[in-house]
Amino acid sequence: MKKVFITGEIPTEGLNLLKEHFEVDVFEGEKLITKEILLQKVNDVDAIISPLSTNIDKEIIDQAPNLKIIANYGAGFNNIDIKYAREKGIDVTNTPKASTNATADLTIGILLAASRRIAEGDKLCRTTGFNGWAPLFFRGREVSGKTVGIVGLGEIGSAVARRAKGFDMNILYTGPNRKPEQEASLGATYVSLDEMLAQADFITINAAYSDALHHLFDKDAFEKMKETAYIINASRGPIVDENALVEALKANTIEGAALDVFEFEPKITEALKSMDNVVLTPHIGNATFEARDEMARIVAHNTIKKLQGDQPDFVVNA
Ligand SMILES: NC(=O)c1ccc[n+]([C@@H]2O[C@H](COP(=O)([O-])OP(=O)(O)OC[C@H]3O[C@@H](n4cnc5c(N)ncnc54)[C@H](O)[C@@H]3O)[C@@H](O)[C@H]2O)c1
Repeated sequence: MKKVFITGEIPTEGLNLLKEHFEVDVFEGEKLITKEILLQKVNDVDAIISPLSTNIDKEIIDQAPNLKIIANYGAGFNNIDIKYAREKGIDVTNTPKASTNATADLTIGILLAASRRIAEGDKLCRTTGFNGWAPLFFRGREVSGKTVGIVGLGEIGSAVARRAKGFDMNILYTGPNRKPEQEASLGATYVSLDEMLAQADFITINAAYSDALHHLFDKDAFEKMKETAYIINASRGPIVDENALVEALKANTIEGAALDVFEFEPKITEALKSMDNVVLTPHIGNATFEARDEMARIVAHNTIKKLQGDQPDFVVNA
């Protein structure tokens, strides 16, 4: 019987499907799997199912001579050495689209939580206390009529744009290619990053990570943003230089930030935790029952297809 190793628990929707066909071993530790354990677990497996928090590098791939598929439980797959997997004839798949609505909702949610000071207000109610309504009390920024800049108008970026349109926002986007269809359907305008930095009231990062994006938002970028602007990141942490962000927030170079992902994840830069103009969520962009169940079904179907000799869907290293 073929063997599947899952590097952390996944919803039963996918797990039960896999168990019908294969011998399935699931890592059920309280913390994330370590490289040491992973190396011990993969030497005779035909498939690995792993989320973005598991790094699958050359060493892991070399340790698994029977490996035929790495089914990544997530849309982003920068945790896997996909080129080396291809050299070894291993398909790497992802779970696109399943995360789109959930992550776009969260992006808009944390944008509003920061601009309308929702998280800060919640904290105040539970701690120092609410002393009564007053004209100057707790003013934030409205989004209607403002300009949102989207870095990476892919599946999630486009869903963010659709939501932003519902809030009557003007939509700018930047990325490696112009997207004429989205421009027409969303009324989005393509701009350079510098133009976006100068014009946007809210910048949301929704791009797929590559090394080219490392520290795209650094001291220089923050200095080019409006003093009243907000930065939102629900993509991958290292796109934002967190030390530069802390300095920019302290110096009022920008007004606020909302982060669902972190440069040194799962570690969060300490200074960010004490800032009231920062909203922090623990990488929960697609943490809905709907999205996580769909992602489990996709990884299960792809693993079944591959191990039964069929072509899996969503191969990212074809
Ligand atoms: N916070 C979360 O929980 C969560 C959940 C799902 C996905 N994500 C992240 O969101 C990313 C996007 O997901 P998606 O489904 O929209 O993927 P997608 O492939 O549909 O879109 C990615 C977009 O990034 C753009 N891009 C690539 N390089 C760029 C660059 N240098 N500058 C600007 N844009 C660039 C591409 O043009 C593309 O439009 C994923 O790769 C993942 O890292 C996060």
